[in-house]
Amino acid sequence: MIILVINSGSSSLKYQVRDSGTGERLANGLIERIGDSAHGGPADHTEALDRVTEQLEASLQGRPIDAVGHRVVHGGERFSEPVLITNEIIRAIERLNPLAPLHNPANVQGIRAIAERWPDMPQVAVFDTAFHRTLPEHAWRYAVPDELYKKFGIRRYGFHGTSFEYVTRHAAALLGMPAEEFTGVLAHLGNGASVTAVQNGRSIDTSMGFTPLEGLVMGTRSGDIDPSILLFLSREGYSEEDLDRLLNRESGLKGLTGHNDMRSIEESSDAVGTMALDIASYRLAKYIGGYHVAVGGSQALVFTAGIGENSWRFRERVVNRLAALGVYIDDAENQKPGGSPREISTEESAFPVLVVPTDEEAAIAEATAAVVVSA
Ligand SMILES: Nc1ncnc2c1ncn2[C@@H]1O[C@H](COP(=O)(O)OP(=O)(O)O)[C@@H](O)[C@H]1O
Ligand SMILES: CC(=O)OP(=O)(O)O
Ligand SMILES: [Mg+2]
Repeated sequence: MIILVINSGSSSLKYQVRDSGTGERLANGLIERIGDSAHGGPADHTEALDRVTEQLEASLQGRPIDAVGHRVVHGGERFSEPVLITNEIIRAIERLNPLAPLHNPANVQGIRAIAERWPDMPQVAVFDTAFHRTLPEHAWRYAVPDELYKKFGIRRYGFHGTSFEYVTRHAAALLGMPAEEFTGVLAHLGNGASVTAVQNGRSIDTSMGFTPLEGLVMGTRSGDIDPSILLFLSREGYSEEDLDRLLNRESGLKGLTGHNDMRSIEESSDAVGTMALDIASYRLAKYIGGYHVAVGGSQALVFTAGIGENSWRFRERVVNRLAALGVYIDDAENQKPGGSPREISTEESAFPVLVVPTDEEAAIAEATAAVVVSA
């Protein structure tokens, strides 16, 4: 079965055409720096989709597609498995738009664009939240009155699940064990970033929450802040839209340095950039320490996604803060570029530090084929 996969991240749109039978990748493309026209990026996700359509025509050369799989970031409590998309499903995803404002609207745009172009094409939604449905209540429940959960579904959902599930499998394979036996801490560091505690192959805690805003310092998102800051700013006259824009689009690395792209920050290497990287790596190291406790002692620390796979400097900054866990990085191994799963820690390290490239598209293609075959 030939599957087109569309993965709209907050700053990038990735697509692939894959043969689910052989696992072969027939075409792929990446449109980056969405919203950053100064560096050649498209203005928004609509413009990014137009670029995909042009590139696809060229790479498909008339070859038909059997199904399209979409990454959908927020699946709420309803979706714990990939589903075949219907109009009702599109509306259900749209209702979750406010809970993932940088993602779900773009995901829906992608689904509608395909439906318009190929009205009979089977489409499947694969949810970022699904892998975290195993979170125990003490991890997913916020310490607020139950009414907020019952009435609004306010709880921790967690994101990047398709990536964490894939990386868990591949990290386990690298360590020579089945995924069900893997226990460790996984850091998915892209423009959006989150950490997950995995125990025996299942997610038991994760740093993103009700929306993809909680947790780590990200490209444009603040991550954890004292919620009173919102109340304070609201009394100072900030509107709801002001606060949304401030925390989702103008904070994080961008708020601290003016750039949300790690490459731009590493190139400039000034005092402001250095402080931003100190803040981001410190926050991540604290989460890793916490999740080491949550899983009852990790067997591995795993880095993945754009920054996790490519920035040896950022990995070094983080692991240098983990001496209390007895974890040490091997400089030569860490600085080697490489596209396959590998170990970057020293022999003395209490547990291995791994770099495992994620492949959300491969996971989505597999899930899409499975849903279409069983439909
Ligand atoms: N070679 C590199 N060195 C440092 N950072 C990199 C490199 N390549 C990509 N990145 C960073 O990875 C991030 C994007 O990660 P990605 O997983 O593609 O994001 P998303 O899917 O959230 O849009 C950006 O901050 C980018 O600067
Ligand atoms: C959920 C999320 O933040 O996704 P991304 O990292 O692709 O923006
Ligand atoms: Mg991503």
